[in-house]
Amino acid sequence: MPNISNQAATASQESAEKPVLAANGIEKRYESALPFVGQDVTVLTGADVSLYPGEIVGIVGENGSGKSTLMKILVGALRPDSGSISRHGTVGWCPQETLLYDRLTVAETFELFGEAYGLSADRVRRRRGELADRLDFERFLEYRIDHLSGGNRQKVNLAVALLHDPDVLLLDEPYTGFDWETYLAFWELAEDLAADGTTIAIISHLISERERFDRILELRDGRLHEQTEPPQARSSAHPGGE
Ligand SMILES: Nc1ncnc2c1ncn2[C@@H]1O[C@H](COP(=O)(O)OP(=O)(O)OP(=O)(O)O)[C@@H](O)[C@H]1O
Repeated sequence: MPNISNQAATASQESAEKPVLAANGIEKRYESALPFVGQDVTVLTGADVSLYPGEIVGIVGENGSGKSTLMKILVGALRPDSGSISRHGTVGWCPQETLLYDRLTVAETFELFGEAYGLSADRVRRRRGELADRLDFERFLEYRIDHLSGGNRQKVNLAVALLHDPDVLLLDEPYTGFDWETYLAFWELAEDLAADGTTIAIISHLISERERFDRILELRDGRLHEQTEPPQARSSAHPGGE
């Protein structure tokens, strides 16, 4: 007779080890816009990445190494020249440049994205309230996007990526322009989400936040290399930053 509890344990172990997002052999080359002028740029030459439930992964690399390009490909906003991607669950993306509509208010922005995600008006209001509270933008809900400061616009850009409680969050330097309090609030939020099983990949340039990551992947020569020196455990991360 099969041991049902063992089977269940094995199944749950397997699902715990299954990546929520995996990409293999990603290649990308940008072609020069004009024939015979300018140069083609080869950016990705076979990048592999697997992201697992509940981990916070840092993606690092020199300027121009291809981090944003890779993230756009992972989320599906850009087509790779070759390679495969599998996603198991919903994805939230916070791009480096804010992708918001200038003439909408912050509240209207949430309505628009909520509708696009297929959320009820009630859920959008609730989630908007939670995010506005945690990232401190509730007093700007009736402001137009083009009347916000850069940092507040970035808060909305990030909050929109979190609105539908995605399984995987892909964040491209999500805290550009944040003040220190908001930067810390962002990390508290990210750690709470990861504790609930959300997978988070963050493009980062800050050496000071290395210890906040479970793993760090460096993009070099078009491929991702896992940094071998393990960051300190997240639980021991310095609560006030460095
Ligand atoms: N749409 C495009 N057309 C042509 N070349 C591009 C395009 N987007 C990016 N590139 C080039 O591809 C390379 C990688 O750019 P990408 O923005 O992905 O790098 P990055 O690692 O995110 O850089 P940074 O750290 O400066 O944000 C760069 O050489 C860039 O000039």
